[in-house]
Amino acid sequence: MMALAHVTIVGLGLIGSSIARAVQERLPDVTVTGHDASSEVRAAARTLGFCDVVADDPAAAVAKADLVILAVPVGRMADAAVAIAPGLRADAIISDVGSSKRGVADALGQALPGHLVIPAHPVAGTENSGPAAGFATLFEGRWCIVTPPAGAPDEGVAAVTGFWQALGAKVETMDAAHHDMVLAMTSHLPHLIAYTIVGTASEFEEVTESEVIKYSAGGFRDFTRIAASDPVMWRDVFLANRDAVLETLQRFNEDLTVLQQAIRRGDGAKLEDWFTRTRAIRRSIIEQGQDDAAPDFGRKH
Ligand SMILES: NC(=O)C1=CN([C@@H]2O[C@H](COP(=O)(O)OP(=O)(O)OC[C@H]3O[C@@H](n4cnc5c(N)ncnc54)[C@H](O)[C@@H]3O)[C@@H](O)[C@H]2O)C=CC1
Ligand SMILES: O=C(O)C(=O)Cc1ccc(O)cc1
Repeated sequence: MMALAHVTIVGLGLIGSSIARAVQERLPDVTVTGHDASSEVRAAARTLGFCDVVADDPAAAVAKADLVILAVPVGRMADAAVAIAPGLRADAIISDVGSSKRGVADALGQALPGHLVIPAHPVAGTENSGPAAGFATLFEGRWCIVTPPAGAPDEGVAAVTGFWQALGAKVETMDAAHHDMVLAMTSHLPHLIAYTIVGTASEFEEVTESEVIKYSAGGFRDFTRIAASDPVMWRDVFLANRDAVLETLQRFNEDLTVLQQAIRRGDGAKLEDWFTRTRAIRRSIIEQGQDDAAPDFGRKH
């Protein structure tokens, strides 16, 4: 990997602080500077000590950086890029960790003309947010998808790829539009379903709130974990990846109608066939040792 001496992380929440902690543990020779727009988060970062330096000013934070990683909600990427622009070295690589890629890549390209932008998405996280929620092992054995723009220089892609591998991630590259379609299905739609079902349950007149809590040891409990994910982050993901999410939602609704019809008609064979197929999918994921990792995204560039 290209020698990285100095990495700056902008946004010191779950993902930014996890990157900083992982660099401290795995790349001890790399200096980490952090910046966050929130003074409370900057104060927490100083107390927690996962950065070598926490800078109050975004442009000053990036002045020495070989690599800058933007770890802010996808709707804030453009603001964050504009704020660091005056301080960037001409040869710095700018990357991000946003959960959707096409809109972010466009926004960063526009905000940072002439700079090398290589977006990425570590497909690893939790329902928690903030600087105290991060941990150094978050990316170990998990996928990180790098979405280089057309014509991106190999050295830049290799630097971002090598960085994530050094943090323990497995790296795949694909174009941003393909990323957004795959993640709409495997991550964004499941979050939307969880937000829906937990909201629906809480409004269901016959089920009191205490019963929702009492009986949530079943499948519902898994949905409540996902539905506890950060509201601002996920608001931005759905707004940014609107087209791909609506496309997958359309297919999901059609399939839901098929199952609804099977239940109404008493078509047990249809239900059993469907559930047998999904059980086989889960079992093959486990056999491939991928139950804790992203599915095979298939397309390599
Ligand atoms: N939470 C998760 O599980 C995952 C999140 N991501 C992506 O990572 C990014 C960050 O998410 P989290 O770390 O979970 O969020 P978080 O809410 O824990 O942290 C975001 C931080 O960004 C700061 N911030 C907001 N606007 C800013 C600006 N203009 N300049 C500087 N700082 C600013 C906030 O003060 C906050 O501390 C998002 O784009 C999200 O889509 C990617 C993979 C997993
Ligand atoms: O907590 C979970 O189950 C997640 O799905 C975490 C997550 C959230 C957003 C991402 O872009 C990637 C991973």
